[in-house]
Amino acid sequence: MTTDIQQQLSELQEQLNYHGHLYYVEDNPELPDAEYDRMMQQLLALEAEYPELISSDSPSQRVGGKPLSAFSQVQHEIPMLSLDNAFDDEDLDGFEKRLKDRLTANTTVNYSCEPKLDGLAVSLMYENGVLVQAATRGDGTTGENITQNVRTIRNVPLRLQGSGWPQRLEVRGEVFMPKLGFEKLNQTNEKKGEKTFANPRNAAAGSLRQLDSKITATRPLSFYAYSVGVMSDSFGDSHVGRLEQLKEWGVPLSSEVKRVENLEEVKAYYQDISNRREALPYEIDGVVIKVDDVATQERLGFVARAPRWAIAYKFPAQEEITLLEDVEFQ
Ligand SMILES: NC(=O)c1cnc(OC2CCCC2)nc1N
Repeated sequence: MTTDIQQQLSELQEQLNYHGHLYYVEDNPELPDAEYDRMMQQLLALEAEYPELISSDSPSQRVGGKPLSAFSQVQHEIPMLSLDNAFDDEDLDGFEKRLKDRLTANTTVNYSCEPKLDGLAVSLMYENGVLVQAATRGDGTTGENITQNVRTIRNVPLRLQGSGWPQRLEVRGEVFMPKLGFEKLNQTNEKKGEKTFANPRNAAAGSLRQLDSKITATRPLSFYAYSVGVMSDSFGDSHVGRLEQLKEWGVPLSSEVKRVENLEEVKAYYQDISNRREALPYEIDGVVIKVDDVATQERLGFVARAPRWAIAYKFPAQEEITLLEDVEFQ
């Protein structure tokens, strides 16, 4: 009896994960929303009848349990470092000179280029393909356990797709609030006489710091991966290749990630993203340039607080009044 129910449950979960991925990650749904909702209702009803069969990675388990009294701490096995900044082409030339001085002469260096998402850095730990923990960057060594809140972010996979992922895999990336979702949230809060947020980054921070994940679940948050932390088995020899592998496993990436072959192309990428910045659906404050080859990254290592092999190439600060809005801990 239960095996038949279990069969029904896992089929529903598989369907909902597949269609959820198309809708939230690929932004290319195959099913009408009503059809998806009907399937979800079916799953919820079955799980209500057989609660012992509910698994933590079931699509029904996105909205967490009761509110926390506080966030517990998480020690990052590999520090989450910040980035050095470049503000003009000369700074960028200096970045390349410093790294080439440390490599054997005329090593060709390919770079990965990514938009510098203006949200919050988070770490997602997957064990056997299942999301088991999510944490803020914190001070780089110690962060807050925000697993319940991150599980409510619809494009964060609760379970990796495909196969071949390492038994332990840490995905690092940025949680952000897309511009449209931010505008809508502020309009709604305005109408309800509730506080509005100064910018999408503050809104994302405020939403992630909710002790009640049912509130987080109502906020339009999104996640894009930008690096890998812990991995019980290493994979990929290029940064962009690793990100593409994460995408295969169902992890969302910015569509603007690109590999280029030299610094001239990096500068062209920077100019192109700068020209299109206002039209992007999310806020950015520059681009992030990384040495693409993993072995070369490892040879270059890190200086005190940031890697020698990566730099944030920032846009000039925009003239705007930055309200010193403090993000309240709810
Ligand atoms: N805000 C971003 O979009 C972003 C931040 N950090 C990184 O890389 C980390 C990992 C290796 C050096 C720093 N990449 C990014 N795209």
